[in-house]
Amino acid sequence: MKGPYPEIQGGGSLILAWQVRNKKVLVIGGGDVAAGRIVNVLNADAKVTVVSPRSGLNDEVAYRIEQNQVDYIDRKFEPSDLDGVDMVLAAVDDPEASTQIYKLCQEKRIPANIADVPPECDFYFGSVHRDGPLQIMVSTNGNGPKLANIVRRQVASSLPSNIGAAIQRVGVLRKKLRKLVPGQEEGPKRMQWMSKVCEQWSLDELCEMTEEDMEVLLGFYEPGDVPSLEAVRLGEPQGAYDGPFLI
Ligand SMILES: C[C@@]1(CC(=O)O)c2cc3[nH]c(cc4nc(cc5[nH]c(cc(n2)[C@H]1CCC(=O)O)[C@@](C)(CC(=O)O)[C@@H]5CCC(=O)O)C(CC(=O)O)=C4CCC(=O)O)c(CCC(=O)O)c3CC(=O)O
Ligand SMILES: NC(=O)C1=CN([C@@H]2O[C@H](COP(=O)(O)OP(=O)(O)OC[C@H]3O[C@@H](n4cnc5c(N)ncnc54)[C@H](O)[C@@H]3O)[C@@H](O)[C@H]2O)C=CC1
Repeated sequence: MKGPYPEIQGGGSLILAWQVRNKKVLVIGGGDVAAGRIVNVLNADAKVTVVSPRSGLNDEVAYRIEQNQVDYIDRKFEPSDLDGVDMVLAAVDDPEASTQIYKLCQEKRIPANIADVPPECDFYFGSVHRDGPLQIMVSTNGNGPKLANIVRRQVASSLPSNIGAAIQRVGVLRKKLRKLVPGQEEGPKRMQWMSKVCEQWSLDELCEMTEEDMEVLLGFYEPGDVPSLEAVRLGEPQGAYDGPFLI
């Protein structure tokens, strides 16, 4: 019998937004693939160490090292490199080294991605579109990496050009709202009001929202109203903390 619940479709990946800020990520190898991995983890504010003989570094990885964007160990991988490491990204052209690295990571329970060896990956990378705070990842679960790239570019080209900026403004508003009404018991009302703002305002309006507009808009939280941006600007600005006012 078909239930009213989502049908389970096994065989997928768990797609998450992994928070690696200030976590220690070890990148093994310094070639083209390593260069891409380094960009991915630096964009997520990780603390990155690269281990690879200097002779194998490509220009981009050499540049990251020179700019002190990453720490660097100039030699081949050694097991002690894993001490205190939270994540391993291996991109070496040596299958034996890859397998040794993966086994050690499993023993130490360090999540690892071994480029070129899908069965030796705790997680796969995907093709990512980035626009400010917005990230969209496409995965084909190992079936067609190039097709992931093609789908990602198609998705990105269909997005409004101001979506990233609008999300950034909403982020600021949400922080202010949490400060204004921090309580756990306010949760449902807070979420409902925030959803209404996102639904009722256009992306252009969200982008245009100034800090002053936000303070006025937050003044409508108590009665639960969501006025238009135009109404917000017509209303007399007043401290959001003074409670509701009517226009
Ligand atoms: C399993 C996975 C593990 C992982 O690397 O995490 C993996 C594995 C392998 N990739 C291989 C080849 C290629 N990889 C790319 C490109 C990307 N590969 C990426 C991810 C992944 N690749 C994971 C699955 C992701 C998914 O399925 O969705 C992307 C999305 C992200 C990234 O790497 O950052 C990035 C695009 C980034 C972007 O567009 O932004 C291209 C195209 C190109 O280089 O232009 C080719 C050549 C064309 C082709 O094969 O499609 C081979 C060798 C096959 C062989 O020898 O024949 C293997 C090993 C194997 O399959 O056995
Ligand atoms: N997305 C994916 O999964 C893809 C995977 N690959 C595979 O990823 C691997 C790396 O690819 P590239 O970066 O293009 O290779 P590359 O040849 O440019 O770089 C290999 C790097 O590994 C370093 N290295 C080799 N042995 C090492 C060791 N024991 N310890 C530390 N560093 C070591 C070398 O110094 C060099 O910097 C290859 O096996 C390649 O086939 C290639 C394309 C896509």
